[in-house]
Amino acid sequence: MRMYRREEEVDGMAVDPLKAVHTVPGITGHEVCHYFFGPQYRYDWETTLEQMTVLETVSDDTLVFLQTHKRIWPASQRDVLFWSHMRKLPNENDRDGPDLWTVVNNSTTHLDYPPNVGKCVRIYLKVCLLCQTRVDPPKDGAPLTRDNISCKITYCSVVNPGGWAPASVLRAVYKREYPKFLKRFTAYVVNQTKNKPIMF
Ligand SMILES: O=S(=O)(CCO)c1ccc(-c2ccc(C3CCCC3)c([C@H]3C[C@H]3c3ccccn3)c2)cc1
Repeated sequence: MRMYRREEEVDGMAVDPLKAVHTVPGITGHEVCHYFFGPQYRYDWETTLEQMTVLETVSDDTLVFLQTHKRIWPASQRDVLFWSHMRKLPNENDRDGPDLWTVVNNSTTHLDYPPNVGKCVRIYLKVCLLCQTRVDPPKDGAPLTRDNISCKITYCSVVNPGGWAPASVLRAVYKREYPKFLKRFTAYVVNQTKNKPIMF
């Protein structure tokens, strides 16, 4: 996994853009996005999650979430309200190749859930998960198995922590949590799919 971060501050708060690139054998981009988008799986892999509610089902590929994350000392507890959209993208570079898949999470507002009225500080985020499946067909014309596929995952995020917290503290949280979060999530997808038919 390669991680790239740019140190940026807005109103004295660290909002460091992050890009992580991780290639995982044995899974497809559709499978990665399916398990990242699906609310029914999130408590399985998002261990910093305290509560998750689907506020709105806009369509089968677009949901509005309200999430409360566990407090990470010394920062106060955070929540986040965002729309999440999953879609397939045509492979412009290889029309015969597998499609790309993406999930975008973007902070939004909701009249019934104004920010910062309870114990939580509202964070604001933009997240893009872009997945490119690679197929290396078996030489002998044998059927395709999970040994012949891999997925290049590009995860980009910008998170405004909402309320002030020392930049050094936030950067320590991000540096510790993001690699854990991405490795835990991808290991979850490998485990969930290993005995299932390949979902392209
Ligand atoms: O990709 S997602 O949409 C996946 C859906 O859940 C996403 C990812 C990350 C976060 C997030 C944003 C900020 C924080 C910090 C900010 C100051 C104190 C809490 C944390 C805390 C929980 C820690 C954390 C950081 C990085 C990765 C995972 N966990 C989490 C929210 C949503």
